[in-house]
Amino acid sequence: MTTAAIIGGGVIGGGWAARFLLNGWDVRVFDPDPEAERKIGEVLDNARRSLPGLGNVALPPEGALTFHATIAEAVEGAAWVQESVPERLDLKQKVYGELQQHCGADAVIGSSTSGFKPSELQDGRGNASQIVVAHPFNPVYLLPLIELVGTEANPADVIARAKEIISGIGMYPLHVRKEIDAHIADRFLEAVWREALWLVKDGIASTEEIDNAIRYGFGIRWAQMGLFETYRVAGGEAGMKHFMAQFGPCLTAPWTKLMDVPEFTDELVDLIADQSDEQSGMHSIRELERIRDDNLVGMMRAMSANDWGAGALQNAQDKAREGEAGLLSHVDQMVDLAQPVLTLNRTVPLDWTDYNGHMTESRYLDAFANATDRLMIMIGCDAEYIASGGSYFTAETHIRHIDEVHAGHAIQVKTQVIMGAGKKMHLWHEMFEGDRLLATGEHMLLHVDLATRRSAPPAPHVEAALVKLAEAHAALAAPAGLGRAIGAPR
Ligand SMILES: NC(=O)C1=CN([C@@H]2O[C@H](COP(=O)(O)OP(=O)(O)OC[C@H]3O[C@@H](n4cnc5c(N)ncnc54)[C@H](O)[C@@H]3O)[C@@H](O)[C@H]2O)C=CC1
Ligand SMILES: C[N+](C)(C)CC(=O)CC(=O)[O-]
Repeated sequence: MTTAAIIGGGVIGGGWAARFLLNGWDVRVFDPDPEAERKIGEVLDNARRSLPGLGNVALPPEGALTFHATIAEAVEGAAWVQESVPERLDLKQKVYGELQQHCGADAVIGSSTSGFKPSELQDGRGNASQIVVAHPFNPVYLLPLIELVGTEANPADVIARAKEIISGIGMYPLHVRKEIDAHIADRFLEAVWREALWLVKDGIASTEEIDNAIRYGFGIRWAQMGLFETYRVAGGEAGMKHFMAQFGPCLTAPWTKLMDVPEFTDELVDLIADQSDEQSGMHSIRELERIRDDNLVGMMRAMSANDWGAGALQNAQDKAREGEAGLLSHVDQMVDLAQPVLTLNRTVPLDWTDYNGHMTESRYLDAFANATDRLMIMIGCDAEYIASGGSYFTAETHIRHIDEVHAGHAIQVKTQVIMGAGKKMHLWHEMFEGDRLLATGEHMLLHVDLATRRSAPPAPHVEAALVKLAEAHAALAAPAGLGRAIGAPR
Protein backbone atom coordinates (compact mmCIF):
# COMPACT_ATOMS: atom_id res chain seq x y z
CA MET A 1 0.00 0.00 0.00
CA THR A 2 1.36 3.48 -0.84
CA THR A 3 0.99 6.44 1.50
CA ALA A 4 0.18 10.09 0.85
CA ALA A 5 0.43 12.88 3.44
CA ILE A 6 -2.06 15.74 3.15
CA ILE A 7 -0.87 18.95 4.82
CA GLY A 8 -3.86 21.30 5.01
CA GLY A 9 -7.22 19.56 4.70
CA GLY A 10 -9.56 22.35 3.57
CA VAL A 11 -11.52 22.48 0.30
CA ILE A 12 -8.55 21.32 -1.78
CA GLY A 13 -6.68 19.17 0.75
CA GLY A 14 -9.95 17.32 1.46
CA GLY A 15 -10.38 16.68 -2.27
CA TRP A 16 -6.80 15.37 -2.54
CA ALA A 17 -7.38 13.09 0.46
CA ALA A 18 -10.47 11.63 -1.23
CA ARG A 19 -8.68 11.19 -4.59
CA PHE A 20 -5.77 9.26 -3.05
CA LEU A 21 -7.95 7.23 -0.68
CA LEU A 22 -10.42 6.09 -3.34
CA ASN A 23 -7.52 5.08 -5.55
CA GLY A 24 -6.24 2.71 -2.88
CA TRP A 25 -3.64 4.88 -1.12
CA ASP A 26 -3.34 5.22 2.66
CA VAL A 27 -3.80 8.87 3.57
CA ARG A 28 -2.34 10.68 6.61
CA VAL A 29 -3.69 14.18 7.30
CA PHE A 30 -2.36 17.12 9.30
CA ASP A 31 -4.54 20.20 9.73
CA PRO A 32 -4.67 22.29 12.94
CA ASP A 33 -8.36 23.07 12.39
CA PRO A 34 -10.34 21.08 15.01
CA GLU A 35 -13.15 20.76 12.43
CA ALA A 36 -10.85 19.25 9.79
CA GLU A 37 -11.92 15.64 10.40
CA ARG A 38 -15.62 16.49 10.05
CA LYS A 39 -15.03 18.62 6.94
CA ILE A 40 -12.91 15.95 5.22
CA GLY A 41 -15.53 13.35 6.18
CA GLU A 42 -18.19 15.35 4.34
CA VAL A 43 -15.99 15.82 1.26
CA LEU A 44 -15.31 12.07 1.34
CA ASP A 45 -19.05 11.30 1.45
CA ASN A 46 -19.51 13.34 -1.72
CA ALA A 47 -16.47 11.74 -3.36
CA ARG A 48 -17.66 8.21 -2.52
CA ARG A 49 -21.03 8.83 -4.19
CA SER A 50 -19.54 10.28 -7.38
CA LEU A 51 -16.00 9.08 -8.23
CA PRO A 52 -16.30 5.27 -8.11
CA GLY A 53 -19.07 5.28 -10.73
CA LEU A 54 -17.32 7.68 -13.09
CA GLY A 55 -15.57 4.87 -14.93
CA ASN A 56 -16.79 1.45 -15.98
CA VAL A 57 -14.33 -0.62 -13.95
CA ALA A 58 -14.21 -0.96 -10.14
CA LEU A 59 -11.64 1.13 -8.27
CA PRO A 60 -9.19 -0.68 -5.97
CA PRO A 61 -10.21 -1.14 -2.31
CA GLU A 62 -10.06 2.13 -0.36
CA GLY A 63 -6.93 2.89 1.66
CA ALA A 64 -6.90 3.85 5.35
CA LEU A 65 -7.46 7.46 6.46
CA THR A 66 -5.74 8.72 9.63
CA PHE A 67 -5.45 12.15 11.26
CA HIS A 68 -2.27 13.26 13.00
CA ALA A 69 -1.40 15.91 15.57
CA THR A 70 1.89 16.97 13.99
CA ILE A 71 3.39 17.37 10.53
CA ALA A 72 6.21 15.06 11.62
CA GLU A 73 3.76 12.21 12.26
CA ALA A 74 1.69 12.86 9.15
CA VAL A 75 4.57 12.68 6.66
CA GLU A 76 5.98 9.43 8.06
CA GLY A 77 6.44 6.90 5.27
CA ALA A 78 4.74 9.12 2.65
CA ALA A 79 5.76 8.72 -0.99
CA TRP A 80 3.78 11.87 -1.84
CA VAL A 81 3.25 14.93 0.38
CA GLN A 82 0.59 17.36 -0.86
CA GLU A 83 0.65 20.81 0.69
CA SER A 84 -2.71 22.65 0.51
CA VAL A 85 -2.37 25.35 3.17
CA PRO A 86 -3.74 28.87 2.49
CA GLU A 87 -2.27 30.83 -0.43
CA ARG A 88 0.46 32.69 1.50
CA LEU A 89 4.08 32.25 0.48
CA ASP A 90 5.50 32.78 3.99
CA LEU A 91 3.15 30.11 5.41
CA LYS A 92 3.93 27.61 2.64
CA GLN A 93 7.68 28.08 3.11
CA LYS A 94 7.36 27.68 6.89
CA VAL A 95 5.43 24.43 6.36
CA TYR A 96 8.15 23.09 3.99
CA GLY A 97 10.78 24.00 6.58
CA GLU A 98 9.07 21.73 9.07
CA LEU A 99 7.96 18.88 6.84
CA GLN A 100 11.32 18.49 5.10
CA GLN A 101 12.90 17.69 8.47
CA HIS A 102 10.71 14.59 8.70
CA CYS A 103 9.66 13.37 5.23
CA GLY A 104 11.72 10.97 3.13
CA ALA A 105 14.36 12.57 0.89
CA ASP A 106 12.80 10.77 -2.07
CA ALA A 107 9.21 11.81 -1.31
CA VAL A 108 7.66 14.20 -3.83
CA ILE A 109 6.26 17.37 -2.24
CA GLY A 110 3.46 18.79 -4.40
CA SER A 111 1.99 22.23 -3.75
CA SER A 112 -1.63 23.04 -4.62
CA THR A 113 -0.72 26.70 -5.05
CA SER A 114 -2.97 28.52 -7.51
CA GLY A 115 -0.45 31.20 -8.37
CA PHE A 116 3.05 30.88 -6.87
CA LYS A 117 5.91 29.73 -9.07
CA PRO A 118 7.82 26.62 -7.96
CA SER A 119 11.05 28.68 -7.72
CA GLU A 120 9.32 30.84 -5.08
CA LEU A 121 8.36 27.73 -3.10
CA GLN A 122 11.84 26.21 -3.45
CA ASP A 123 13.64 29.45 -2.47
CA GLY A 124 15.87 28.90 0.59
CA ARG A 125 15.13 25.19 0.87
CA GLY A 126 18.03 22.77 1.36
CA ASN A 127 16.40 20.06 -0.73
CA ALA A 128 14.57 22.07 -3.39
CA SER A 129 14.69 19.14 -5.80
CA GLN A 130 11.67 17.37 -4.25
CA ILE A 131 9.29 20.40 -4.35
CA VAL A 132 7.00 20.87 -7.37
CA VAL A 133 3.73 22.64 -8.06
CA ALA A 134 0.87 20.15 -8.49
CA HIS A 135 -2.07 22.49 -9.03
CA PRO A 136 -5.47 20.74 -9.00
CA PHE A 137 -9.01 21.84 -9.82
CA ASN A 138 -12.00 21.74 -7.55
CA PRO A 139 -13.44 19.10 -7.02
CA VAL A 140 -10.06 17.36 -6.94
CA TYR A 141 -11.70 13.92 -6.64
CA LEU A 142 -13.50 14.32 -10.00
CA LEU A 143 -11.55 16.74 -12.23
CA PRO A 144 -8.45 15.11 -13.69
CA LEU A 145 -6.23 18.12 -14.50
CA ILE A 146 -3.02 18.71 -12.54
CA GLU A 147 -0.72 21.50 -13.66
CA LEU A 148 2.69 20.06 -12.86
CA VAL A 149 5.34 22.77 -12.72
CA GLY A 150 8.97 22.34 -11.81
CA THR A 151 12.25 24.23 -12.16
CA GLU A 152 15.81 23.33 -13.06
CA ALA A 153 16.24 22.27 -9.43
CA ASN A 154 13.94 19.27 -10.08
CA PRO A 155 15.79 16.33 -11.66
CA ALA A 156 14.02 14.58 -14.54
CA ASP A 157 13.34 11.53 -12.36
CA VAL A 158 11.35 13.63 -9.85
CA ILE A 159 9.12 14.99 -12.62
CA ALA A 160 8.79 11.47 -14.08
CA ARG A 161 7.80 10.04 -10.67
CA ALA A 162 5.34 12.89 -10.13
CA LYS A 163 3.74 12.18 -13.52
CA GLU A 164 3.53 8.48 -12.78
CA ILE A 165 1.88 8.99 -9.39
CA ILE A 166 -0.58 11.60 -10.69
CA SER A 167 -1.54 9.32 -13.61
CA GLY A 168 -1.85 6.38 -11.23
CA ILE A 169 -4.61 8.13 -9.29
CA GLY A 170 -6.56 8.76 -12.49
CA MET A 171 -5.40 12.32 -13.16
CA TYR A 172 -3.85 14.12 -16.13
CA PRO A 173 -0.46 15.71 -15.43
CA LEU A 174 -0.11 18.72 -17.72
CA HIS A 175 3.60 19.47 -17.53
CA VAL A 176 4.01 23.26 -17.65
CA ARG A 177 7.51 23.53 -19.07
CA LYS A 178 8.16 27.18 -18.17
CA GLU A 179 7.09 28.53 -14.80
CA ILE A 180 4.86 31.60 -14.76
CA ASP A 181 2.61 33.23 -12.16
CA ALA A 182 -0.74 31.37 -12.00
CA HIS A 183 0.42 28.60 -14.40
CA ILE A 184 -1.78 28.11 -17.52
CA ALA A 185 -5.37 27.52 -16.46
CA ASP A 186 -5.56 30.11 -13.67
CA ARG A 187 -4.45 32.74 -16.20
CA PHE A 188 -7.75 32.13 -18.01
CA LEU A 189 -9.81 31.93 -14.86
CA GLU A 190 -8.32 35.18 -13.61
CA ALA A 191 -9.09 36.97 -16.90
CA VAL A 192 -12.69 35.73 -16.92
CA TRP A 193 -13.10 36.57 -13.19
CA ARG A 194 -11.86 40.14 -13.78
CA GLU A 195 -14.25 40.67 -16.66
CA ALA A 196 -17.12 39.27 -14.62
CA LEU A 197 -16.39 41.62 -11.70
CA TRP A 198 -16.50 44.60 -14.07
CA LEU A 199 -19.80 43.47 -15.58
CA VAL A 200 -21.37 43.33 -12.10
CA LYS A 201 -19.76 46.55 -10.88
CA ASP A 202 -20.86 48.46 -13.98
CA GLY A 203 -24.43 47.15 -13.50
CA ILE A 204 -24.40 45.41 -16.89
CA ALA A 205 -25.20 41.91 -15.64
CA SER A 206 -26.03 40.17 -12.37
CA THR A 207 -24.04 37.23 -11.03
CA GLU A 208 -26.83 34.93 -12.26
CA GLU A 209 -26.91 36.42 -15.77
CA ILE A 210 -23.15 35.98 -16.05
CA ASP A 211 -23.39 32.37 -14.91
CA ASN A 212 -26.18 31.80 -17.47
CA ALA A 213 -24.02 33.32 -20.21
CA ILE A 214 -21.41 30.71 -19.38
CA ARG A 215 -23.47 27.60 -18.63
CA TYR A 216 -25.91 27.89 -21.54
CA GLY A 217 -23.19 28.53 -24.08
CA PHE A 218 -19.43 28.52 -24.18
CA GLY A 219 -19.00 26.69 -20.86
CA ILE A 220 -20.43 23.47 -22.28
CA ARG A 221 -18.37 23.93 -25.44
CA TRP A 222 -15.10 24.45 -23.57
CA ALA A 223 -15.60 21.27 -21.53
CA GLN A 224 -15.31 19.12 -24.60
CA MET A 225 -13.06 20.97 -27.09
CA GLY A 226 -11.22 23.70 -25.23
CA LEU A 227 -10.57 27.02 -26.97
CA PHE A 228 -8.57 26.48 -30.14
CA GLU A 229 -10.41 23.42 -31.39
CA THR A 230 -13.72 25.21 -30.76
CA TYR A 231 -12.58 28.25 -32.75
CA ARG A 232 -11.25 26.09 -35.56
CA VAL A 233 -14.74 24.67 -35.99
CA ALA A 234 -16.17 28.20 -35.70
CA GLY A 235 -14.08 29.18 -38.73
CA GLY A 236 -16.28 26.94 -40.88
CA GLU A 237 -14.84 25.04 -43.80
CA ALA A 238 -12.06 27.61 -44.14
CA GLY A 239 -10.94 26.73 -40.58
CA MET A 240 -8.63 28.55 -38.21
CA LYS A 241 -7.14 31.08 -40.66
CA HIS A 242 -10.60 32.30 -41.63
CA PHE A 243 -11.60 32.52 -37.98
CA MET A 244 -8.53 34.63 -37.19
CA ALA A 245 -9.07 36.88 -40.19
CA GLN A 246 -12.66 37.51 -39.15
CA PHE A 247 -12.20 38.00 -35.42
CA GLY A 248 -8.54 39.13 -35.21
CA PRO A 249 -9.41 42.82 -35.72
CA CYS A 250 -11.80 42.65 -32.76
CA LEU A 251 -8.80 42.20 -30.47
CA THR A 252 -8.04 45.91 -30.91
CA ALA A 253 -11.63 46.82 -30.03
CA PRO A 254 -12.36 47.52 -26.35
CA TRP A 255 -13.80 44.05 -25.75
CA THR A 256 -11.89 43.29 -22.56
CA LYS A 257 -10.75 45.09 -19.42
CA LEU A 258 -8.03 42.62 -18.40
CA MET A 259 -5.41 44.37 -16.23
CA ASP A 260 -7.78 47.09 -15.11
CA VAL A 261 -9.12 45.46 -11.92
CA PRO A 262 -12.10 46.87 -10.00
CA GLU A 263 -11.21 47.79 -6.45
CA PHE A 264 -12.71 45.42 -3.88
CA THR A 265 -14.63 48.08 -1.96
CA ASP A 266 -17.15 46.96 0.72
CA GLU A 267 -19.84 48.13 -1.68
CA LEU A 268 -18.65 45.85 -4.51
CA VAL A 269 -18.18 42.86 -2.18
CA ASP A 270 -21.71 43.33 -0.76
CA LEU A 271 -23.21 43.77 -4.23
CA ILE A 272 -21.71 40.48 -5.44
CA ALA A 273 -22.35 38.55 -2.23
CA ASP A 274 -26.01 39.72 -2.10
CA GLN A 275 -26.63 38.77 -5.73
CA SER A 276 -24.97 35.42 -5.16
CA ASP A 277 -27.17 34.79 -2.08
CA GLU A 278 -30.26 35.62 -4.09
CA GLN A 279 -29.11 33.37 -6.94
CA SER A 280 -28.02 30.30 -4.95
CA GLY A 281 -28.70 30.86 -1.24
CA MET A 282 -31.59 28.38 -1.28
CA HIS A 283 -29.01 25.54 -1.47
CA SER A 284 -26.40 24.67 1.16
CA ILE A 285 -22.78 24.43 -0.05
CA ARG A 286 -22.89 20.63 0.32
CA GLU A 287 -26.10 20.53 -1.79
CA LEU A 288 -24.45 22.69 -4.45
CA GLU A 289 -21.43 20.37 -4.39
CA ARG A 290 -23.68 17.36 -5.01
CA ILE A 291 -25.55 19.14 -7.85
CA ARG A 292 -22.16 20.07 -9.36
CA ASP A 293 -20.85 16.51 -8.97
CA ASP A 294 -23.98 14.97 -10.56
CA ASN A 295 -23.59 17.28 -13.57
CA LEU A 296 -19.85 16.71 -13.88
CA VAL A 297 -20.25 12.93 -13.73
CA GLY A 298 -23.00 13.05 -16.38
CA MET A 299 -20.92 15.23 -18.72
CA MET A 300 -17.74 13.24 -18.24
CA ARG A 301 -19.54 9.95 -18.79
CA ALA A 302 -21.03 11.34 -22.01
CA MET A 303 -17.48 12.09 -23.15
CA SER A 304 -16.41 8.56 -22.18
CA ALA A 305 -19.12 7.19 -24.49
CA ASN A 306 -17.53 9.24 -27.29
CA ASP A 307 -13.99 8.35 -26.15
CA TRP A 308 -13.17 12.05 -26.18
CA GLY A 309 -11.32 14.54 -23.97
CA ALA A 310 -11.63 13.80 -20.23
CA GLY A 311 -13.76 10.77 -21.19
CA ALA A 312 -10.93 9.23 -23.24
CA LEU A 313 -8.64 9.68 -20.25
CA GLN A 314 -11.17 7.85 -18.05
CA ASN A 315 -11.44 5.02 -20.59
CA ALA A 316 -7.67 4.59 -20.60
CA GLN A 317 -7.74 4.41 -16.79
CA ASP A 318 -10.50 1.80 -16.91
CA LYS A 319 -8.47 -0.29 -19.36
CA ALA A 320 -5.42 -0.12 -17.10
CA ARG A 321 -7.50 -1.29 -14.11
CA GLU A 322 -9.23 -4.25 -15.77
CA GLY A 323 -6.70 -6.87 -14.61
CA GLU A 324 -6.79 -5.68 -10.99
CA ALA A 325 -10.61 -5.81 -11.16
CA GLY A 326 -10.50 -9.45 -12.37
CA LEU A 327 -11.69 -8.71 -15.91
CA LEU A 328 -9.91 -10.85 -18.51
CA SER A 329 -9.44 -10.34 -22.22
CA HIS A 330 -9.45 -13.97 -23.38
CA VAL A 331 -10.95 -17.27 -22.18
CA ASP A 332 -7.45 -18.79 -22.24
CA GLN A 333 -6.51 -16.53 -19.29
CA MET A 334 -9.19 -18.16 -17.08
CA VAL A 335 -7.86 -20.24 -14.20
CA ASP A 336 -11.04 -22.32 -13.97
CA LEU A 337 -12.93 -22.55 -17.24
CA ALA A 338 -15.78 -24.46 -15.60
CA GLN A 339 -16.93 -21.50 -13.47
CA PRO A 340 -19.20 -18.64 -14.63
CA VAL A 341 -17.09 -15.83 -16.07
CA LEU A 342 -16.70 -12.45 -14.30
CA THR A 343 -17.90 -10.13 -17.08
CA LEU A 344 -18.58 -6.89 -15.18
CA ASN A 345 -17.08 -5.39 -12.03
CA ARG A 346 -18.04 -1.77 -11.49
CA THR A 347 -19.79 0.76 -9.26
CA VAL A 348 -23.32 1.98 -9.99
CA PRO A 349 -22.82 5.53 -11.33
CA LEU A 350 -24.94 8.52 -10.31
CA ASP A 351 -26.59 8.79 -13.72
CA TRP A 352 -27.92 5.21 -13.51
CA THR A 353 -30.41 6.02 -10.74
CA ASP A 354 -33.99 7.28 -11.04
CA TYR A 355 -36.79 9.01 -9.12
CA ASN A 356 -37.17 5.89 -6.95
CA GLY A 357 -33.63 6.41 -5.69
CA HIS A 358 -32.22 3.15 -7.07
CA MET A 359 -30.69 1.80 -10.27
CA THR A 360 -33.24 2.30 -13.01
CA GLU A 361 -34.54 -0.59 -15.13
CA SER A 362 -32.87 0.41 -18.41
CA ARG A 363 -29.46 0.34 -16.73
CA TYR A 364 -29.83 -3.35 -15.89
CA LEU A 365 -29.84 -3.92 -19.62
CA ASP A 366 -26.87 -1.57 -19.97
CA ALA A 367 -24.96 -3.60 -17.39
CA PHE A 368 -25.87 -6.93 -19.02
CA ALA A 369 -25.00 -5.54 -22.47
CA ASN A 370 -21.58 -4.52 -21.10
CA ALA A 371 -21.21 -8.04 -19.67
CA THR A 372 -22.04 -9.53 -23.09
CA ASP A 373 -19.46 -7.19 -24.67
CA ARG A 374 -16.83 -8.53 -22.26
CA LEU A 375 -17.71 -12.14 -23.09
CA MET A 376 -17.53 -11.31 -26.82
CA ILE A 377 -14.04 -9.86 -26.29
CA MET A 378 -13.04 -13.00 -24.37
CA ILE A 379 -13.98 -15.29 -27.26
CA GLY A 380 -12.09 -13.13 -29.75
CA CYS A 381 -14.98 -11.01 -31.00
CA ASP A 382 -13.07 -7.82 -30.16
CA ALA A 383 -12.81 -4.41 -31.88
CA GLU A 384 -10.39 -5.76 -34.50
CA TYR A 385 -12.64 -8.72 -35.31
CA ILE A 386 -15.72 -6.46 -35.56
CA ALA A 387 -13.81 -4.09 -37.86
CA SER A 388 -13.11 -7.12 -40.08
CA GLY A 389 -16.87 -7.60 -40.57
CA GLY A 390 -18.16 -10.11 -37.99
CA SER A 391 -20.13 -9.48 -34.81
CA TYR A 392 -23.02 -10.67 -32.63
CA PHE A 393 -26.51 -9.11 -32.58
CA THR A 394 -28.90 -9.73 -29.67
CA ALA A 395 -32.10 -11.42 -30.83
CA GLU A 396 -33.94 -11.80 -27.52
CA THR A 397 -33.55 -10.66 -23.90
CA HIS A 398 -35.32 -11.51 -20.65
CA ILE A 399 -34.37 -9.62 -17.48
CA ARG A 400 -35.64 -10.44 -13.98
CA HIS A 401 -35.31 -7.64 -11.38
CA ILE A 402 -34.81 -9.45 -8.09
CA ASP A 403 -33.46 -6.83 -5.66
CA GLU A 404 -32.63 -3.12 -5.75
CA VAL A 405 -29.22 -1.46 -5.74
CA HIS A 406 -28.13 2.15 -5.24
CA ALA A 407 -25.62 4.61 -6.72
CA GLY A 408 -22.09 4.11 -5.37
CA HIS A 409 -22.58 0.38 -4.70
CA ALA A 410 -20.29 -2.22 -6.26
CA ILE A 411 -21.90 -4.70 -8.66
CA GLN A 412 -20.55 -7.75 -10.46
CA VAL A 413 -21.96 -9.83 -13.30
CA LYS A 414 -21.09 -13.52 -13.73
CA THR A 415 -21.94 -15.20 -16.99
CA GLN A 416 -22.74 -18.79 -17.88
CA VAL A 417 -22.76 -19.94 -21.49
CA ILE A 418 -25.93 -22.02 -21.85
CA MET A 419 -25.29 -22.84 -25.49
CA GLY A 420 -22.61 -21.72 -27.89
CA ALA A 421 -22.12 -23.26 -31.30
CA GLY A 422 -22.47 -22.20 -34.91
CA LYS A 423 -24.24 -18.86 -35.20
CA LYS A 424 -25.92 -19.07 -31.78
CA MET A 425 -24.78 -17.82 -28.41
CA HIS A 426 -27.19 -18.28 -25.48
CA LEU A 427 -26.01 -16.45 -22.30
CA TRP A 428 -27.15 -16.35 -18.70
CA HIS A 429 -25.99 -13.32 -16.70
CA GLU A 430 -26.38 -13.00 -12.93
CA MET A 431 -25.84 -9.61 -11.29
CA PHE A 432 -24.68 -9.47 -7.65
CA GLU A 433 -23.87 -6.96 -4.96
CA GLY A 434 -21.55 -9.10 -2.85
CA ASP A 435 -23.52 -12.36 -2.42
CA ARG A 436 -26.91 -10.71 -2.96
CA LEU A 437 -28.49 -11.62 -6.31
CA LEU A 438 -29.89 -8.44 -7.90
CA ALA A 439 -31.01 -9.55 -11.34
CA THR A 440 -30.68 -12.18 -14.02
CA GLY A 441 -30.47 -11.64 -17.75
CA GLU A 442 -31.05 -14.30 -20.39
CA HIS A 443 -29.87 -13.33 -23.86
CA MET A 444 -29.91 -15.06 -27.23
CA LEU A 445 -27.41 -13.68 -29.72
CA LEU A 446 -26.76 -14.47 -33.36
CA HIS A 447 -23.48 -14.06 -35.17
CA VAL A 448 -23.86 -11.74 -38.19
CA ASP A 449 -21.94 -10.68 -41.25
CA LEU A 450 -21.85 -6.89 -40.89
CA ALA A 451 -21.71 -6.40 -44.66
CA THR A 452 -24.93 -8.33 -45.42
CA ARG A 453 -26.53 -7.68 -41.97
CA ARG A 454 -27.61 -11.36 -42.00
CA SER A 455 -26.73 -14.21 -39.69
CA ALA A 456 -23.55 -16.02 -40.67
CA PRO A 457 -21.10 -18.42 -38.97
CA PRO A 458 -18.34 -16.85 -36.85
CA ALA A 459 -14.67 -17.14 -37.74
CA PRO A 460 -13.25 -20.53 -36.62
CA HIS A 461 -11.15 -19.04 -33.77
CA VAL A 462 -14.21 -17.26 -32.32
CA GLU A 463 -16.39 -20.35 -32.54
CA ALA A 464 -13.63 -22.52 -31.04
CA ALA A 465 -13.27 -20.25 -27.99
CA LEU A 466 -17.05 -20.11 -27.54
CA VAL A 467 -17.42 -23.88 -27.83
CA LYS A 468 -14.58 -24.38 -25.33
CA LEU A 469 -16.41 -22.24 -22.78
CA ALA A 470 -19.82 -23.77 -23.54
CA GLU A 471 -18.44 -27.30 -23.08
CA ALA A 472 -16.84 -26.37 -19.75
CA HIS A 473 -20.09 -24.71 -18.59
CA ALA A 474 -22.19 -27.72 -19.60
CA ALA A 475 -21.22 -29.32 -16.27
CA LEU A 476 -22.85 -26.44 -14.32
CA ALA A 477 -26.40 -26.84 -13.06
CA ALA A 478 -29.11 -25.15 -15.12
CA PRO A 479 -29.73 -21.74 -13.48
CA ALA A 480 -33.02 -21.25 -11.59
CA GLY A 481 -35.27 -19.16 -13.81
CA LEU A 482 -33.72 -20.21 -17.13
CA GLY A 483 -36.25 -20.03 -19.94
CA ARG A 484 -38.88 -18.38 -17.76
CA ALA A 485 -41.54 -16.23 -19.37
CA ILE A 486 -43.43 -13.44 -17.61
CA GLY A 487 -46.25 -14.86 -15.54
CA ALA A 488 -47.04 -16.46 -12.21
CA PRO A 489 -43.97 -18.08 -10.61
CA ARG A 490 -43.75 -21.75 -11.56
N1 LIG B 1 -10.28 26.63 -3.41
C1 LIG B 1 -9.94 26.48 -4.68
O1 LIG B 1 -10.77 26.60 -5.59
C2 LIG B 1 -8.54 26.10 -5.04
C3 LIG B 1 -7.47 26.33 -4.18
N2 LIG B 1 -6.21 25.94 -4.55
C4 LIG B 1 -5.06 26.18 -3.66
O2 LIG B 1 -5.08 25.21 -2.60
C5 LIG B 1 -4.52 25.76 -1.41
C6 LIG B 1 -5.53 25.62 -0.29
O3 LIG B 1 -6.72 26.30 -0.64
P1 LIG B 1 -8.15 25.90 -0.04
O4 LIG B 1 -8.22 24.46 0.20
O5 LIG B 1 -9.13 26.55 -0.91
O6 LIG B 1 -8.12 26.67 1.36
P2 LIG B 1 -8.95 26.34 2.68
O7 LIG B 1 -8.96 27.59 3.45
O8 LIG B 1 -10.22 25.68 2.36
O9 LIG B 1 -8.03 25.26 3.41
C7 LIG B 1 -6.77 25.54 3.94
C8 LIG B 1 -6.56 24.57 5.11
O10 LIG B 1 -5.22 24.69 5.56
C9 LIG B 1 -5.25 24.57 6.98
N3 LIG B 1 -4.02 25.14 7.53
C10 LIG B 1 -3.75 26.41 7.85
N4 LIG B 1 -2.50 26.50 8.31
C11 LIG B 1 -1.95 25.26 8.27
C12 LIG B 1 -0.70 24.72 8.61
N5 LIG B 1 0.28 25.47 9.09
N6 LIG B 1 -0.49 23.40 8.42
C13 LIG B 1 -1.48 22.62 7.94
N7 LIG B 1 -2.69 23.09 7.61
C14 LIG B 1 -2.93 24.40 7.76
C15 LIG B 1 -6.50 25.27 7.40
O11 LIG B 1 -6.93 24.88 8.68
C16 LIG B 1 -7.46 24.85 6.31
O12 LIG B 1 -8.18 23.69 6.64
C17 LIG B 1 -4.16 27.21 -1.77
O13 LIG B 1 -2.81 27.26 -2.12
C18 LIG B 1 -5.04 27.52 -2.97
O14 LIG B 1 -4.51 28.51 -3.82
C19 LIG B 1 -5.96 25.26 -5.72
C20 LIG B 1 -6.99 24.97 -6.58
C21 LIG B 1 -8.34 25.44 -6.34
C1 LIG C 1 -9.88 30.57 -7.77
N1 LIG C 1 -8.67 29.72 -7.86
C2 LIG C 1 -7.62 30.56 -8.43
C3 LIG C 1 -8.33 29.32 -6.50
C4 LIG C 1 -9.01 28.59 -8.72
C5 LIG C 1 -8.02 27.51 -8.91
O1 LIG C 1 -6.87 27.59 -8.53
C6 LIG C 1 -8.41 26.30 -9.68
C7 LIG C 1 -9.88 25.94 -9.69
O2 LIG C 1 -10.25 24.89 -9.16
O3 LIG C 1 -10.67 26.70 -10.25
